[in-house]
Amino acid sequence: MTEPLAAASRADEGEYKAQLEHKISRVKDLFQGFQLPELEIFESQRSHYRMRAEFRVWHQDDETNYIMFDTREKAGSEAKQIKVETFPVGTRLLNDLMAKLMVEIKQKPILRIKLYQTNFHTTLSGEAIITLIYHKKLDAEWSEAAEALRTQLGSLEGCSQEKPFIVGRSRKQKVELGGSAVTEQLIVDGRSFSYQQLEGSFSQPNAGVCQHMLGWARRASEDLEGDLLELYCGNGNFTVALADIFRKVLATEVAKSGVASAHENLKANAVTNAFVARLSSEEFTSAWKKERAFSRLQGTNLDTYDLQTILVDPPRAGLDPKTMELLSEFQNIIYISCNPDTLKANLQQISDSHDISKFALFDQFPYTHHIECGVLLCKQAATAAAKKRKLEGTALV
Ligand SMILES: C[S@@+](CC[C@H](N)C(=O)[O-])C[C@H]1O[C@@H](n2cnc3c(N)ncnc32)[C@H](O)[C@@H]1O
Repeated sequence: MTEPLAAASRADEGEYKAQLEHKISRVKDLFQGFQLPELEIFESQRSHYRMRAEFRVWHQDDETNYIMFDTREKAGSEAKQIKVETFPVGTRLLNDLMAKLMVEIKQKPILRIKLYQTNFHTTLSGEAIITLIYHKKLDAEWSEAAEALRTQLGSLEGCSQEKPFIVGRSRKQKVELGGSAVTEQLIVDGRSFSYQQLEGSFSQPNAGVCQHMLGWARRASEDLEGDLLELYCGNGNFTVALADIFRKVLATEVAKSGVASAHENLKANAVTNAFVARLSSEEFTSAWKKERAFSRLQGTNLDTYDLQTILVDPPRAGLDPKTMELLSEFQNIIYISCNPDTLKANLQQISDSHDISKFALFDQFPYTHHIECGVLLCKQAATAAAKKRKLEGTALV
């Protein structure tokens, strides 16, 4: 997702509580028409929480700097350029790599000239990929200099690789030095899950908060019966962490790279009860309704699933009408959302048939207006029965 990173780049730690309170009020106001259970709040680290960042590189006379654009400027006026020397919201490793990379590129014209953008991707496990994007063809001399750069960067404290990976990109060209995938280790309720993350592919930007999201989703799922359908599964982030709670999991994702990583991640975590297919949510709905057969579902049989729970984690636009229709058929819905406005619009449609049992706010994007939420909804007859069972249990005591 895009976010006004420049607005968040300062990590004003004294402001953390106030900005979180503001988000809590916004969520309470926005969803006041719903019967909300107690809001669960998951805070972020105050600084050094962001695993990834992209900076444009600005060259003027003999000067070279990282820059970002302040997108808070009024519509119609040009976004203001901000020179970036440190990036307190980024991990310490990301900051160390930024600083050392700038020293090296200033000294080496072959690395500096026509360098247009640098992307940093780090992990809690101490791995890193740096992407250098150029407006020139990358030749053998560039590869040699970039390989030497890897050696320089490998000596940094906090880097668990012998040398970080470098990917050079130019028009129709990609040069991989070391590799283009890192392995993240997330700890969720004391268990460690391993995830391949590919350069340029989606991964949750705040790994600390992602651990909270996975833990919350596990707790939301623990009393649910049957099998899980997951749409928008990305690299299998939730698939891997939830698989042992359900009998079987069927997950889909539209991006080829996400599906490839999800397959790797099932293997790496010894998950044997999940099947991941490359289908958009719209395609899955057609397959489910038997309107269309997909060869990409070969290897599994939809009739063998007892799908009672659906987990969705869509992009900011929320869910399309066909997926909304599909959602309403499920007993339980776990909705992970990075846009409370589309979440509200989608919840309004299903609140006639489903009740909200759990609602969480994850502060994945501190110091920005972006809010990540998690909601568990259960079919009304089911929540009424659960309440009745609870009351009967209480009466018996
Ligand atoms: C917010 S990300 C979540 C990914 C994953 N659940 C995670 O936690 O990392 C949304 C994902 O939806 C995928 N996506 C976007 N449009 C889609 C569609 N129409 N059908 C299925 N997946 C889609 C994107 O490729 C992306 O991986």
